[in-house]
Amino acid sequence: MAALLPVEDALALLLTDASPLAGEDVPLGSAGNRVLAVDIHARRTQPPFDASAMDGYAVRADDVAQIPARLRVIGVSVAGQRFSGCVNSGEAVRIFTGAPVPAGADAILLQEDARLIDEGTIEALEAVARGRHIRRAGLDFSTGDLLLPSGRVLDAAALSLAASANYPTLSVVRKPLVAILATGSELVEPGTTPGDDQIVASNNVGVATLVSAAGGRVVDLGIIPDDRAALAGAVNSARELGADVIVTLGGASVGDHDLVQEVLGAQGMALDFWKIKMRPGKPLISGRLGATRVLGLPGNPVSSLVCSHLFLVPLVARLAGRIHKPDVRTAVLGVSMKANDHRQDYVRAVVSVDEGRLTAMPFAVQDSSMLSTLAAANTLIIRAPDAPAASAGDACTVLMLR
Ligand SMILES: Nc1nc2c(c(=O)[nH]1)N[C@H]1C(S)=C(S)[C@@H](COP(=O)(O)OP(=O)(O)OC[C@H]3O[C@@H](n4cnc5c(N)ncnc54)[C@H](O)[C@@H]3O)O[C@H]1N2
Ligand code: MOO
Repeated sequence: MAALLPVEDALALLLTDASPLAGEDVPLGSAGNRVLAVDIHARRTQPPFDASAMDGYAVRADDVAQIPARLRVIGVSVAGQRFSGCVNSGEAVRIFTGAPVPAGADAILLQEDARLIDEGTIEALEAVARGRHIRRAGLDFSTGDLLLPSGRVLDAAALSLAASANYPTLSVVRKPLVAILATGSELVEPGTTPGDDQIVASNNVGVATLVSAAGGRVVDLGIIPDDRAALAGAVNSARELGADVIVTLGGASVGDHDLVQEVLGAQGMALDFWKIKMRPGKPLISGRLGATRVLGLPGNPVSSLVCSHLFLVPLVARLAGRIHKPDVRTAVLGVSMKANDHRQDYVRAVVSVDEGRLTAMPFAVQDSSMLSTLAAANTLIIRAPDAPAASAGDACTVLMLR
């Protein structure tokens, strides 16, 4: 029997040439939480002029060095409509927050610090330093400045900055399209009445959720019976839809009805690897059908989802231009564990905080068909191949699931 591939080697192979997909232009309003495909440089200077930061009077600082000082109000500058004249000695211009500071003025006197004598005259009650309450042109950014680097996730602040820099659209990394298809003549859709020997397909929806969270788009092709022509047809549909990744669920192993490798091989799939030194998830398949990547996940529901966490999520994140950092921590075992065999084990467990330490309690039964324990687990204890028996209190490595 061929040697099983270590998990790290399989992941490295899968990600070797996985780089962010090309950019696509989308309107600002649709760019939220997408990933920038290019650097964003300022298309303008902000603020574009020296602007008042306060409501008050644009004055010459020298005029109000000695207070009280009387000044003649010669005009008004509001945001959107500047005062076009010049402030000379003994003069002031009424000004509001955000308005351009008129020529000649070099400070803003707060309106609270001025007393209105009559229509055209104020008295300054406080001195103001030169430059006070003036936002200089370019305080925020200047034309050509690098504002946002390629790869930045467009959160609220990044989007508003891009808008402020005058971008109506942004080039964002195209979301990888992931086609999901379940194989198995025994499967029926959730909500239907299964026949005596049928079971409900559980994996499409779980895998789809992980894909979306990793930054991908999903097309769910549903259930395909264990039939060569049907499977080939579904794979062709996925390619016609432009899938970047085709994920098959089930049929990855060696049984007579496990058709994924045979059918995709006949369609020209080049196999990257098959069979990983891990439990659950041993029969994982990775290959390429032209530019389309194929990930054949094992059918057991827990195997499908664990393989998705470990392989599909990092792949989708990489294609989507996102940084994926698994939440791996150190905990202590709440109970003893037996020595491990040659496969790396991912053991469903519950981690709790106990006197400041993380304590991991594995579920007693770890069958890879049992979704109930995966849903109850918040972590997977990672047991290295051939790990010796461990006692309660020993350190262990955990991969947090939520
Ligand atoms: N002789 C061997 N038998 C098996 C091996 C092996 O190495 N030699 N590997 C075992 C391991 S490990 C796994 S995992 C399974 C996975 O095999 P497949 O990918 O071929 O999965 P299926 O046979 O199609 O299904 C397994 C099991 O899961 C159910 N299933 C399948 N798809 C779904 C779905 N979408 N939703 C819910 N449940 C699903 C299916 O009905 C079966 O009960 O192979 C072992 N066998
Ligand atoms: O992946 Mo299989 O679950 O190792 O049972």
